Amino acid sequence: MKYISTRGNHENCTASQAIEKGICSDRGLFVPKKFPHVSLEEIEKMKEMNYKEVALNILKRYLTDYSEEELKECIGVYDETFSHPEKTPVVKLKDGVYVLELWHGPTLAFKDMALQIMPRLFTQARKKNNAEKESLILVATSGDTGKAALEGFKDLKGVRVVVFYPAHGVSDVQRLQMLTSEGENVEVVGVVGNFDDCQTAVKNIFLDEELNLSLDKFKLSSANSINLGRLLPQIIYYFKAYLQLLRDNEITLGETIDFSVPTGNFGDILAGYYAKQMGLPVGKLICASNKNNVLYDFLKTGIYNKQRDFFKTMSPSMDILVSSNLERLIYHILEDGKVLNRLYNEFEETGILELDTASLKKIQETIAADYSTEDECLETIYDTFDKNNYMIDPHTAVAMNGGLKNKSRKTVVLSTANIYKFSSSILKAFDLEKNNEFENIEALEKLSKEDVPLNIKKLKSLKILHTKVVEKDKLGDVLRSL
Ligand SMILES: N[C@@H](CCOP(=O)(O)O)C(=O)O
Repeated sequence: MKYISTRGNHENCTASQAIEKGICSDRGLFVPKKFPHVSLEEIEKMKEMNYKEVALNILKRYLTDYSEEELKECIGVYDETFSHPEKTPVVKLKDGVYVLELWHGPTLAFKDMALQIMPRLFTQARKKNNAEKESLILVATSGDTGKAALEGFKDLKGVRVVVFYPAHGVSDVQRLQMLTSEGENVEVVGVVGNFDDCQTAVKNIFLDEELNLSLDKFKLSSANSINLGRLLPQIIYYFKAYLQLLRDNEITLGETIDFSVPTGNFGDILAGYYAKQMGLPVGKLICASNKNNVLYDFLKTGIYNKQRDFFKTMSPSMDILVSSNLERLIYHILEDGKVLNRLYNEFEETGILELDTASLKKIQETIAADYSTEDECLETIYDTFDKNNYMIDPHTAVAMNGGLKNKSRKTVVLSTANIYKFSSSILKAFDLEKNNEFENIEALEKLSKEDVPLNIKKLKSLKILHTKVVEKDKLGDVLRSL
């Protein structure tokens, strides 16, 4: 399997080269030249497989320059650091809705599903490509990716990680998780700005020749979902969810189901699109946004306009106006790097991207759009608990609301974060908010009867290790000082 750039001006790469590089030198993103196919007969045979077996089955189709032994060694992480035996259990709620819990990893967000295995894939990639320089992994986060990357890459030889987060744009627990991160090779830096400022600055660093010269002892890479090593492992849980429903006789082989995905940087939903392209019987993918509804507007009109107000919401991980992986989706629809290059050059100049009607229609055949206001988000948290005695976090609530509003068949709602990352927002839905986050956590435990994970309890006594905060045009200086 070879990987090419969405912008059409980059040599073919192997999977390991693409993972080590993170982003293409022509500013594009790596995409597979074609999608591997999984037949219904194969899906039937996979029914009884555990998570690791499904992971191997899917990943070996993409990571063709990794041996089966190497892949197994990487996949082993799912037994080592995930707290649930199923890894991604599916919980049945009322009215034909299922919740896919993706937060049983060490940092309690779906990002662990990829960021636990990716460091192993990355280390193998460095070996395969005889990497001499240390890798410097830059991460922009709106809350969850940061901690997951810090945890995954902690003390990994040959790798340094710098995480940039919006200093005033993440939840209290997300901030504490990052600022207390240990590891000789990690650094966390607050940015006076929003997630888009962090992400744009990071992308610009890759292209800054002067800065790259002064960082000559490093090879830059990324742990955001622009890196293939993030995207591909996320395909696994779409298959696993389908297989679990099949195994539990909730669906029959070949029956199409929908997935509702809380969406920010478009990586998670794109993994669902890849699963569908591979042959998984997916009907619609519901792209569920919060009040930052730039994707909703795009999916309805074909016009992506980032020139708009940026809202801080109770689902901060989705507070994003430039959704990086949309570029990959548009590439797969257009199948023409030159046209995509033109569209994205215009977008970078004007902040507006306009897609032709035929291409938009093609996207709409697979992807439906929805968004939730803050009030709808609170109502959904309340109603879901009231009806099912099941508590969800605000990101999952956005997907739940989108899933319910657009429901035409059995629907799996992706649950992307543990409730205790967002206790205060959840308690707002019940009018039970307390004075500080640790009191909120206690109150939420009483209400939900869900145990507080140890990694959350521990936060109270951990030392703050990272205090740096910089202006959004000063990220380069942080790196020069490394
Ligand atoms: N929602 C993310 C933002 C970055 O997205 P990614 O999937 O590209 O890493 C976060 O929580 O940081």
